Amino acid sequence: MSQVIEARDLSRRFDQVQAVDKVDLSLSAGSVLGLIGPNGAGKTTLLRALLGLTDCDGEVSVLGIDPRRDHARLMQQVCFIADTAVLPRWMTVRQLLDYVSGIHPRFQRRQAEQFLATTEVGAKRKVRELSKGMTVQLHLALVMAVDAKVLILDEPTLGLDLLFRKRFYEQLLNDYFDDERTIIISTHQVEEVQHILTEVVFMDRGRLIMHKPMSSFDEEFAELHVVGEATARAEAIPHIGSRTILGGKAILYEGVDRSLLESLGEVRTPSVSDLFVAKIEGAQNHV
Ligand SMILES: Nc1ncnc2c1ncn2[C@@H]1O[C@H](COP(=O)(O)OP(=O)(O)OP(=O)(O)O)[C@@H](O)[C@H]1O
Repeated sequence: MSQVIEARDLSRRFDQVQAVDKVDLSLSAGSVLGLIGPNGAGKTTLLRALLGLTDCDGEVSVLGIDPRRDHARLMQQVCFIADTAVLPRWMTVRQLLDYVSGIHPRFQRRQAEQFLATTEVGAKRKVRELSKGMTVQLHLALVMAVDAKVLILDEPTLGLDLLFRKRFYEQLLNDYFDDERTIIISTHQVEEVQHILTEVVFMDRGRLIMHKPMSSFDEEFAELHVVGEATARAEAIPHIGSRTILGGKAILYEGVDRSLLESLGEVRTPSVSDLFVAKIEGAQNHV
């Protein structure tokens, strides 16, 4: 397996729930993948399976390592932030930096300090005194300072204000990302991450329903804004979704030549979130 992440037929069942259902996923170095799906789609379970944090069936390899067999070795080379991050509340921030420096060979303390300097999280503060958002900032500072080939972020900006979220993604792209690293971000805040993604996966009820490079969007998808009598003609062309917009309709197409649509109204490339809604509704209507 030459890809950084390779999963085949990956499945995980909890009693009555098929949380991950025969997932195939392949990701090369230099990718930033957005993992998008409704609540309970199986995103966290898939990420945990890739890291060997939950058992699974099927084949899986991350950096050439089977996470089920060699979890400890894998964890030295990947970095993971969970949506339920827990930090030792009795420590001060400085003690926490000392602690992580002591246990993690790839931790670059100066980088964490530089990141924290852009926040209100002071070195002398106790973790338990920090607000919810500041605790997440601290956790992100620790994670981003680890020199890892694979970074897995499960809802990394939950509870953070808009300004910080924007800064975090900018920093992730400018200071952290390079073409030797691979990043997976699971999030519900699609609009905020779409500009840094190289690929996107939509997941629903345990299955991957779409995996595409962002660069293919212009060619494969089109959104037509149409008003008046052209609407009926636009709706007669097979489409994957539509919604009402001011004065007319926005209709989403897959694999339809744009020149066919241009005489009917304004054509643009759909946003990831609009495409997500169309694809998920389409998948759910086909049950
Ligand atoms: N430890 C567990 N025991 C039993 N069921 C579980 C367990 N972990 C997850 N599940 C179930 O597996 C399914 C997928 O959960 P998962 O947390 O992976 O979804 P998610 O896409 O991350 O959701 P969200 O966006 O809400 O965080 C859900 O139905 C959930 O209830």
